Amino acid sequence: MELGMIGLGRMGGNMAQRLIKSGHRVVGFDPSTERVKEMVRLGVIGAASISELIDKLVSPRAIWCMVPSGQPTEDTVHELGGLLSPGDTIIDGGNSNYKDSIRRAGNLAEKGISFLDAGTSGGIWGLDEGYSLMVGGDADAYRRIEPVFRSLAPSSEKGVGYVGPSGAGHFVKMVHNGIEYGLMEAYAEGFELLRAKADFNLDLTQIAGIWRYGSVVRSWLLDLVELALKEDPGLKNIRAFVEDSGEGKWTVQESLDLDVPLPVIVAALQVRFRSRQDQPFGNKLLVALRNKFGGHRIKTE
Ligand SMILES: NC(=O)C1=CN([C@@H]2O[C@H](COP(=O)(O)OP(=O)(O)OC[C@H]3O[C@@H](n4cnc5c(N)ncnc54)[C@H](O)[C@@H]3O)[C@@H](O)[C@H]2O)C=CC1
Ligand SMILES: O=C(CO)[C@H](O)[C@H](O)COP(=O)(O)O
Repeated sequence: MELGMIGLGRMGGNMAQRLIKSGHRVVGFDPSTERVKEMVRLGVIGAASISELIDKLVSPRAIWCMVPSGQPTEDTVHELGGLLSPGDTIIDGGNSNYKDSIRRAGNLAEKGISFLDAGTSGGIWGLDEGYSLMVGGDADAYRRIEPVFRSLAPSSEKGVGYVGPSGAGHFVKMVHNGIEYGLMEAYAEGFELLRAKADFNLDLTQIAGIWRYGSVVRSWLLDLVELALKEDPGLKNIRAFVEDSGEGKWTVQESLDLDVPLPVIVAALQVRFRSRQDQPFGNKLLVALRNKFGGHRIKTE
């Protein structure tokens, strides 16, 4: 098949390469001309603009957006909507909010353009390992573009599927990321406790390596724990400031809307917020209150 790829960053660039390796023709655009040049060297047919990318594809076109969620995705889908023809399909593989995807699908359907929200997991390893793909939207468009999805997936049979109507793909990816927060936090807490038992002087890298095989808690995230600890056992070169790109917040918002308790995921999100604070005011207030009611000591340094 042939596919247009908009956004040739860590994800889009690798996805383009994986598709080319499987024999697909990929036309790519990125605002960074340097990035386009790099990808052309790897087999992508470069385009200097979105309209040039469209001109280089044959109808019915399929165009994958792999740009940051929010405004960049909004602008890209909007521009595509003004340039594409009925029968064409836009696939958003970024981490978009599912409510935006439902809205975008509705607006595009009025023009006869199909929209697929393709939740994508696999990170920078997807180039070699394949991407887990959870796709929502127009079922006929999914069937037309299935060869692309199957080439991106870990195998043509596994790790890919149509999950439901517009928004369902990004909803499933949002929950996937909420689970990711909880799993990561559990590993982080467990390894912190191991490290704190100073009299045992435990080798955390060794323990991660032991747990990776046969243990109940083995997982790909644990593989990555071992990798990170091997590179920097004390994580001395990392500042404990954990960012987020929104999906955890949306997961928690959904738990409020649907009255579904998510104590682990909520706590994991809150830990990230706390990590960004130096000397949090709330903690200072705890100290002040203990002092007021019990005369407990205030540490000033
Ligand atoms: N990095 C990851 O582990 C994963 C990322 N995602 C999602 O994939 C999308 C892309 O992420 P990454 O590749 O990691 O980001 P990135 O920052 O590496 O690449 C984004 C690319 O989009 C381009 N871009 C920015 N604004 C644009 C616009 N308005 N029009 C066209 N191109 C534009 C940038 O020049 C850049 O090359 C995001 O929505 C992200 O949330 C999804 C799964 C995993
Ligand atoms: O989708 C992903 C992994 O599955 C991305 O890596 C995402 O950025 C992770 O979420 P956050 O940035 O909020 O930690």
